[in-house]
Order: sequence, then structure tokens, then C-alpha cells
Amino acid sequence: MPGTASSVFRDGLLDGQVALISGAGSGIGRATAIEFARLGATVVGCGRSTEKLDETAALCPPGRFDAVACDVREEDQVEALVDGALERHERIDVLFNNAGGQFMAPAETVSMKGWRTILRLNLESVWLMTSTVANRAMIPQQSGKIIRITGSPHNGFPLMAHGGVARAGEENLMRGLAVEWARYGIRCLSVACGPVLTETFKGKYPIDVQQAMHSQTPLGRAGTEEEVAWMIAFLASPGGDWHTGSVITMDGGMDCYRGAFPPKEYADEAARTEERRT
Ligand SMILES: CCCCC/C=C/C(=O)SCCNC(=O)CCNC(=O)[C@H](O)C(C)(C)COP(=O)(O)OP(=O)(O)OC[C@H]1O[C@@H](n2cnc3c(N)ncnc32)[C@H](O)[C@@H]1OP(=O)(O)O
Ligand SMILES: NC(=O)C1=CN([C@@H]2O[C@H](COP(=O)(O)OP(=O)(O)OC[C@H]3O[C@@H](n4cnc5c(N)ncnc54)[C@H](OP(=O)(O)O)[C@@H]3O)[C@@H](O)[C@H]2O)C=CC1
Repeated sequence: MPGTASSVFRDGLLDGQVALISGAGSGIGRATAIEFARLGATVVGCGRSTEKLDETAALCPPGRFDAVACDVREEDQVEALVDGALERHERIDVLFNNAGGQFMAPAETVSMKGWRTILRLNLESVWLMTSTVANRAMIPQQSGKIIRITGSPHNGFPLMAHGGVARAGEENLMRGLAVEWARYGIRCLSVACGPVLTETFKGKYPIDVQQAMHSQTPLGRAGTEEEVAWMIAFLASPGGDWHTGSVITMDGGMDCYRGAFPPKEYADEAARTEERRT
């Protein structure tokens, strides 16, 4: 809804900030762009489809969303994106590396081309965006926050081994850069999400896979794109200033859940109480 306030944060929380958000034409990226714009930030939103970006612009308060068509895998396009943002807005305070994705397939069927496709879209593009923004904006201005969205649980991504490898690498990249670039006042961190009910997620995974994800989540539900947007907005605010290098997991408890306990056959038996030992 254009022009409406955040339902969580005070008006003006991000006044004066310039945020670059990749994949801003749908899902989590769009929700984050809207939240940032409502909170007073200027958002440069990129993606490959101009139509999707224009739809996001229409959902933001007028003048707060600057749509730029850019494929985050292409060096010349990323350089033009960052240079254009600096020409128009003079600085970049927040980079939210949100664009990404993977396909589900048994590992043994993934070709080298498929493997490279996912590593390039996720890990390589994150480095390209991050290094370009850092060198051209954040290091000269001696400040900035770089956030990458990754995935939870962290105990391997069966059927998406390529995606799991990319996300693990991205988290490690953010940890390393947090140490190296602290001297420039740049914070770097990851937000590792469990299932989030975006249109892509709902259309992409078979319904039984989606249902299993709900039942394996202690809170019993997937997340919403607004909940992720609120976390990114918090990190961009002064409230996030002491966060760097961390992996903030938001997944309804999925990352610490290892299947049903007690096992079903025990749970089904009445009053199976452990014998007292003292
Ligand atoms: C527990 C919770 C965990 C978190 C779960 C995470 C959820 C999400 O991330 S949901 C939202 C994220 N969005 C997406 O995942 C986007 C959806 N996917 C795509 O857009 C694409 O499929 C792509 C990004 C994965 C690849 O697109 P593109 O770069 O255009 O690549 P191509 O389609 O040309 O394919 C190149 C190459 O990759 C292999 N390949 C692609 N798809 C498949 C597949 N379904 N199965 C097997 N292999 C695949 C294949 O080698 C392709 O080459 P060709 O065979 O020559 O086409
Ligand atoms: N939904 C979920 O359950 C989870 C999602 N994630 C991650 O969160 C991020 C957002 O996911 P979600 O909102 O669900 O998915 P979407 O598919 O809605 O969003 C992905 C966005 O990235 C853009 N994009 C894709 N490839 C490129 C590219 N090469 N260059 C520029 N932009 C690109 C797409 O736009 P366009 O096609 O126009 O380029 C799209 O708007 C992804 O990285 C995803 O893997 C992580 C954990 C869980």
C-alpha cells in the first residue's frame, strides 16, 4: 500500500539512508524495499525484469524507489548500477544482497553447468556486488552495512547441494569481510532464513515438501516476507550497529530441530516415564 507507515518501526527510522537492494522486484526483496521506503530511506532496487521493479515502485511512497535493470552476474552491469546510484544519490549506506536462488535436484544428476549456474548466481554475484559497492562507495565514505540472505537449516541442503555450498560460502565471506573491513566502519553479516512464503517459494516446491517444512519447524509455520524485511530494517537502523560477522538465523526454530522427539512410537505409548534413580 503506497504511503502507509511501518507496522513495527517509528516513522523516519531510516531517514537519509540510501539502500541498494538486489532482487527488489518480488518476494523478500520487494517487501524490504517497501519497508525501507516507508521508513524514509531512498531505495535503489535492481533485478532483470523492469516490469517487476516498476510494480515495486508503485507500492513504495512516491520518489523513494529508483528502479534499475541489472543482472547481478554481469560485471559491466553491476558497475553501471553502482556508479549510477552514486551519481544520483551520492552514497550507499546499505547493500542487501537478496537476489539468488537454486533448483531442486538429486546431487548425482547435477551437471557442471548446473553447478556453475548456482555458484555464479549466488556466491560469485554476492562477491561482485559486495566488492563493487565497497570499493566505490563504502570504503571512500568509511561506513556501510552489507547483508546477505542465506538459508537455514545449516546442516546440509539435501537436493540443493549446490545452493547449500553457495550459502555456506556467502556466510563465511561475510564473516571474513566483517573482520577485514571493520577498519572502514563497514559491517558485514548474513541473515539465514528458513522457508519464507513468497510466491516463488509457493510455486517452486511440491506441496508435500512445503508441508514437511512446516511440520519440521518448532513454531509450526513458515515465515513471511514482512518478517524478513523487519529484520533487515532493524539491522540498517542504529539498533543494528553492533552486529557484524554474525549469522542471524530466522527460521521458527528449524535450525535446532533434528526430527521428532520422543520418537513417535514412544510418544504414542501412554505414560512412558523415566524411572527415578535416586
Ligand atoms: C528449508 C528452507 C531452505 C530454503 C529454501 C530456499 C528457497 C528459495 O530460495 S525460494 C526463492 C528463490 N528463487 C529461486 O530459486 C528462483 C527460481 N529458480 C530459477 O530462477 C532458475 O531455475 C535458476 C536460478 C535456478 C537457474 O536459472 P538460469 O540461470 O536462467 O539457468 P538455466 O535455466 O538456463 O539453467 C542453467 C543450467 O542449470 C541447470 N538447471 C537449471 N534448472 C535445473 C533443474 N530444474 N534441474 C536440473 N538442472 C537444472 C542445467 O544444467 C541448466 O543448463 P541446461 O540443461 O543446458 O538448460
Ligand atoms: N523464500 C524462501 O523460503 C527463502 C529464500 N531465500 C533467498 O532469499 C532470496 C529471495 O527469495 P524470494 O523472495 O523467495 O524469491 P524471488 O524469486 O521472489 O526473488 C528473487 C529475486 O531475485 C531476482 N533475480 C534473480 N536472478 C537475478 C539476477 N541474475 N540478477 C538480478 N536479479 C535477479 C529476481 O528478479 P528477476 O527475475 O526480475 O531478475 C527476483 O525478483 C533468494 O536469494 C532466495 O534464495 C533464502 C531462504 C529461504
